[in-house]
Amino acid sequence: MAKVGVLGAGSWGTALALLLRENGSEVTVWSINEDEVKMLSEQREHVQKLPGVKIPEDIRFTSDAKETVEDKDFLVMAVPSVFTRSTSKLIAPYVKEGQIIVDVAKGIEETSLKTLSAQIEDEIPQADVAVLSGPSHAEEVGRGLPTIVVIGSSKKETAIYLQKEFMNKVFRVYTSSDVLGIELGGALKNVIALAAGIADGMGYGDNTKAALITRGIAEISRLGIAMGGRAETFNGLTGIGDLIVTCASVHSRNRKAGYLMGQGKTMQEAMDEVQMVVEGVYSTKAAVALGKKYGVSLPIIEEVNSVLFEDKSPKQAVNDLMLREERPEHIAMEWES
Ligand SMILES: NC(=O)C1=CN([C@@H]2O[C@H](COP(=O)(O)OP(=O)(O)OC[C@H]3O[C@@H](n4cnc5c(N)ncnc54)[C@H](OP(=O)(O)O)[C@@H]3O)[C@@H](O)[C@H]2O)C=CC1
Ligand SMILES: O=C(CO)COP(=O)(O)O
Repeated sequence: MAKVGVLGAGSWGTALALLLRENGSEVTVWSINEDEVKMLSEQREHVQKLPGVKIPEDIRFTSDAKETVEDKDFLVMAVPSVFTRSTSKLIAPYVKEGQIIVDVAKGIEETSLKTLSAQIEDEIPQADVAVLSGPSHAEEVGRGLPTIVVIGSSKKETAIYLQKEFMNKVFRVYTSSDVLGIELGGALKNVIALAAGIADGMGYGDNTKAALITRGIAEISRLGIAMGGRAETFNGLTGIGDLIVTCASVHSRNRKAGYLMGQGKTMQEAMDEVQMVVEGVYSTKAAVALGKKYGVSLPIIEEVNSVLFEDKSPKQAVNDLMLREERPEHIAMEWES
């Protein structure tokens, strides 16, 4: 039986704690919020974030980081991306040489433009850092609905070990060595999902959504490949797969925040209403900066940035996207003469 520490008791940390416990692990879950620890310990349900999903008595909740980390076979880092570095700093003294940490959050640090695994490695150099990503809303994983994800690690044995620990008959896990591609796909799809939500909120239809998804994955792939990710990854579960679910799902926090903005709410009003982390908001500026750094054109992501941070109206952003300079769909397939 593996001993697992989960850092973060939001919807994703809680759903993965349930999954790992179902698979036979002994699970301890940490939250920085003592009220959340009390509520989860006593009510055995995350009333706001996973209502109706019962949590067995043998999952332990605590606000003690040391207890969550020490003597665990592996750790799951499930805090929102803006807290990845601070949480890594907090647990670093208790992490043993070679202890596995699986990051399951999705984001890019705005100041350093680093992925989440790179931030964990900065703060906990002794850790063996892996990632888990793919189309996987906590609300569905918590209910045991069939879901397929990918574990990424630079070490084959770590990926295979984690694959066995997470996998069961409703949660299939593939492995991959492309950690960077997985993380970029997960972070950037949230920005495109904000655009898809905005389009829904403005009353646009399925044609618009399909176009955003298709041109969105083109942007994600262009940037991701320029940064060193693999094309296959962006065509897979953690790329197009996660982009589709986030742009389309009623559970998506990013799509919902975008929807509210498309209906006229400000970014802050939308985030307050969603009441869970809207990661795309934190990744947008980083994505624009990465586009500039790598000389990659990101028209949808840049328009999302203008709507979020430069007071541009969604209507104007759509007009500007529609009337961009005419061009072929694929430059490489242009006629020779
Ligand atoms: N939800 C999902 O379906 C999925 C989410 N993810 C990713 O997982 C990550 C976590 O998302 P999710 O669980 O939905 O987030 P939630 O908004 O549900 O929960 C966030 C958690 O972080 C806690 N928190 C607040 N402040 C801090 C802090 N300073 N340090 C550490 N933790 C803090 C919150 O506590 P408090 O209650 O006090 O705010 C809460 O427990 C995100 O990156 C998300 O993109 C990935 C796949 C699926
Ligand atoms: O990453 C997710 C599903 O795979 C969750 O997306 P949201 O944060 O938009 O809900």
